[in-house]
Amino acid sequence: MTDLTGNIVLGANQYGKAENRVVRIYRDAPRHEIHDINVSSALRGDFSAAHLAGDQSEVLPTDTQKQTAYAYAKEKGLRNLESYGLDLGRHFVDDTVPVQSARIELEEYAWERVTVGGKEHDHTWVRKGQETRVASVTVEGKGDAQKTWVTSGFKDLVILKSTGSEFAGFLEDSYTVLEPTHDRVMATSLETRWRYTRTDVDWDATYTGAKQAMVERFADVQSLALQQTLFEMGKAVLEKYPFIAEIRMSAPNKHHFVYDLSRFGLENPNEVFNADDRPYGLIQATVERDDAPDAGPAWRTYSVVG
Ligand SMILES: O=c1[nH]c(=O)c2[nH]c(=O)[nH]c2[nH]1
Repeated sequence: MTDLTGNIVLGANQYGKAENRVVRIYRDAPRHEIHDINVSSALRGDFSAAHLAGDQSEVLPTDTQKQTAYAYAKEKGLRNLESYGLDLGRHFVDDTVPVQSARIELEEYAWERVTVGGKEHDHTWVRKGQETRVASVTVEGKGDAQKTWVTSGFKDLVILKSTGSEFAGFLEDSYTVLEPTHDRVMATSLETRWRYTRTDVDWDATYTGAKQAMVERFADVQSLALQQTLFEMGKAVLEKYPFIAEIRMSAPNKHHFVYDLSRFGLENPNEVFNADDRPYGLIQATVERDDAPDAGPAWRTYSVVG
């Protein structure tokens, strides 16, 4: 086999901004609508000068592609993936001279309205796709001395409300930049476990009822912080089930930042958000009865390394 001696040339190429997490809320009526999407753009054309000579004169920055994705969610609207994708794709090709082709890939995360008292809620949803139910059982001792502990709960219950959440009046120091707000999106992926004091329990009905109590409280509390909402959710479960001694909850604050569209002359009154995945606030709390029996090994996990 002889060595190849041909010229080295640029082959197929494209560039764009991947995975913009755009959340569009329609809130002009009391019943809000949500579209929560992941959108990527890739532009194709003759970008050889950029690759061969570092010449950016034909390059529409990926940052501009991202800004357009957020601005279009407001300017053109985001009612479904297809029409929004067409608006974006046509814009890049029609309005950007070097762009010969644009590829827009989109996915939408489905949200289902929470029901409270049998009625669909106006501004609270759970992400479609079931949470994972979890349980633990610990049995110790033999015969009459035998003792049993049961915990149940779930993880990955993603829940969001598009209003009815505030965060203000917090402690400030010289590093505080956060602005207080009286109207924000609040979202979390809840993990929880509660501890039973008995084993003659209707496990399925209690699971469903505890989850529903938490979801209803999340929807209906005018939240001053996720900490307050968590306490209220835990309290709702303990109020409903006297045979539950305590409930533990871990709730990442899935931040939805209002996107700054003022740079494009657009108003954004809590309608277009960037759903940021990290970092996130992690709020964790136990709600318990002051007469709860000792937890014994109920929380001692299977893993010895934590
Ligand atoms: O509900 C919240 N609790 C916090 O402790 C906190 N901290 C923060 O920056 N945002 C929020 N939100």
